[in-house]
Amino acid sequence: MNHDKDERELFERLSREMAATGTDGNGADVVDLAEARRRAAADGIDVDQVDADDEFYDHESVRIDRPELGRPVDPPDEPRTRSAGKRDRAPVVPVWLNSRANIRTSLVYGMKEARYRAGYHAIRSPKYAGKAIVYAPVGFVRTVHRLGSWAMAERHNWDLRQHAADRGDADTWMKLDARRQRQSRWRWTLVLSLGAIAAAGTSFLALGPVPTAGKWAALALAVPVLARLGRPADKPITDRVSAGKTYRKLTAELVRRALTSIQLSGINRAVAQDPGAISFPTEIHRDGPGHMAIVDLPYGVEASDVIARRGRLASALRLPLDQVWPETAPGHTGRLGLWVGFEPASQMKQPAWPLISGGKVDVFKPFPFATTPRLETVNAELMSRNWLFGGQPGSGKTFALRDLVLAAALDVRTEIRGYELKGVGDFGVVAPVCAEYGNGFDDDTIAGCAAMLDWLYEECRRRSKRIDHYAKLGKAPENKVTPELASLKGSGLHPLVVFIDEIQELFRHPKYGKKAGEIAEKVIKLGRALGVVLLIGTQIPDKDSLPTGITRNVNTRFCLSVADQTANDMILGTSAYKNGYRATVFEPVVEAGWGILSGIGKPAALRSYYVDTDQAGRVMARAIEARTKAGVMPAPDEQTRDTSTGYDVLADVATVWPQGDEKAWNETLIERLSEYRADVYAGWKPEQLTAALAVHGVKVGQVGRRVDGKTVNRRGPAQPDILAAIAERNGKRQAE
Ligand SMILES: Nc1ncnc2c1ncn2[C@@H]1O[C@H](COP(=O)(O)OP(=O)(O)OP(=O)(O)O)[C@@H](O)[C@H]1O
Repeated sequence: MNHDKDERELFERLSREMAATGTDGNGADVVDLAEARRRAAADGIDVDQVDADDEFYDHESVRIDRPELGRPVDPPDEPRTRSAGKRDRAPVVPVWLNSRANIRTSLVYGMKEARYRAGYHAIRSPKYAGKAIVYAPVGFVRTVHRLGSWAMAERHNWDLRQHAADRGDADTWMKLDARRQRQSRWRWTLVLSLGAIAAAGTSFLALGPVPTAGKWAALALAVPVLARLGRPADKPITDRVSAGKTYRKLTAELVRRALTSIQLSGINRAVAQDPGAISFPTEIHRDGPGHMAIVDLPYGVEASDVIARRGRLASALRLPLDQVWPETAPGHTGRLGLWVGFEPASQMKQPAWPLISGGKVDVFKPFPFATTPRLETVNAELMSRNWLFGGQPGSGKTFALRDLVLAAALDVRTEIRGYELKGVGDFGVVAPVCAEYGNGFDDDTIAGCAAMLDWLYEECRRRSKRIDHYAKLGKAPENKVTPELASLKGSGLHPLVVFIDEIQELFRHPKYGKKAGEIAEKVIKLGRALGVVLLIGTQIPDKDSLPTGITRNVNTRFCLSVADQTANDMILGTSAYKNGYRATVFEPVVEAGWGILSGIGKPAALRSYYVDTDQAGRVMARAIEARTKAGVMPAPDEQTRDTSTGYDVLADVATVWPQGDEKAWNETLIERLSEYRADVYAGWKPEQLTAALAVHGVKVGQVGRRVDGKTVNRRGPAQPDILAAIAERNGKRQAE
């Protein structure tokens, strides 16, 4: 303090001296600038315009020219638009409560946790009991002592009285003591009364007519409480459960630290300049069995940059890879959704496929196919889609592909054909409902598969004619198969699902490979609108095994575990790996079924439902029952390509034609057709027959008949036209 005072005095003395002499301590002149400017102004000199030699030139001040900022360009504040506000707001119902699945997963997790804790403590309960017995008497003595001290009201008062005594202040001492006595009186009354009640209660429990269970219950209640009061502060009676658990509650600090540790220079530079460059538009919240942090990354950093560094992110969070799931969040490209599960996904039990035990499928509508890391169901679609499943051996692609075929089998309208070119019989369970099925990698099976593709291409051409016809009738808006057309018997536009697993065996075949690749590409392009769905699975995604024309045109891809970036991008499309969609992170076998699905919503990591062969058998039993009832089960000896339509309308009409008539009403023909093949023609409407014949170029016209003496006109075909159409078709077939 003295030092400061000396300095101040020294400073004041120096200032006084400098003012008196007009120099600084070094002998240089001290110029009072304000005074000099005043003098210059009085002499009519502009100090900003003088030369460097002039006495008024200021050699030390530097003029800094500030750039013109121009007019403000920010738009005025406007009330937020509805959608923007909605996006930024936290949901009214917490996410973990907003759907049945979320509530269930949260409850399941809560129960699992409770069960674990209960087991953990139950095993240690003898140790806890021993500790409690030791500490309970200490707790009792401590409690008595604490109550006694409180009742005496000496705490603080004693110090104050001592202080008064030290100062010889008898008056204050007396007042303090009187106050203590007042307090002490009512406190003793209370403590002694409570003590008496406790003593009476204890004697009653010990000696009175109390059942033994009651005595034990009272003891079980009192002992832990007393033990808790008697244990040393650093020696808890129960062991800590959380030690060693991998889950760490996601906090903003943890997320920030993780994001700045993944070596993204954009993030690190921005955070170095402004620690608030990483922000959170909504609170970190529970979302299913884990926590979700929505993060706004620094300006210019894209969420996909972070997603591509998922491994580093998991390392920074000190968690297993399959517990950390970054994804893009809606809003803008710099918004990241970081979901961290309570447990690694590989340890979470996936619920059973909902279609195992019941439920119908309409292939025009979505049905359950996979689950997210949060165990939410993801639906798949079949119509207007083609699917490519790719992955290394053991990645689970056959099982994933089979899920779709099982679902298709549950819709009785769907015709199923397929080849499994691995030859192990994974699809054997669906064979009974297949109009065509082959299994093996021998030349004959591959030839059969190639022929099926040829047939499929022809079928597409036939279907496009049918669609054209129905479009003219106004029944096929957008020239696409509609659910109504698919259900219309005889339309020939029922859904057709064709699967080929291990298709590389076909594409690499020296004889059939090249042509099959070209045909498959055409089918993929044509089939979408025509109700033809091609599902292919391959384990070697390279140029020869999977022609690029196919990968380019397939609109739904499920990439399971792959070995490298090339395979990843072959299946998911160029740049998928760069954009963070990396199926290389999944381990084959251990993480079988996990993959990245692209084409339905935004690409995301999913696990296809696991349906083992027994469960698949249960699904098929339902499918077979429904198909038998609907009369659409293919007879085992009819499982060839020629049974595809199930009937030949031209031949059938020719067979049932009323003898001697040149023309016949549609109604008459349908009546006879229904008798001839009830499974196909029962319930047909006249316009259905018109449409079915039109596909073959047979026109129907007015046919007059005398009924009860009156002429009745109805529509119907002429026999020569039918016979001509049959002859033309036979001629074409022979030419082929
Ligand atoms: N969704 C899934 N969940 C759990 N396990 C699965 C799942 N899908 C498949 N698996 C398991 O992984 C194993 C391999 O599956 P799958 O036969 O489908 O693999 P793949 O990729 O077709 O292999 P390969 O090319 O050798 O046939 C199966 O035996 C099955 O037990």
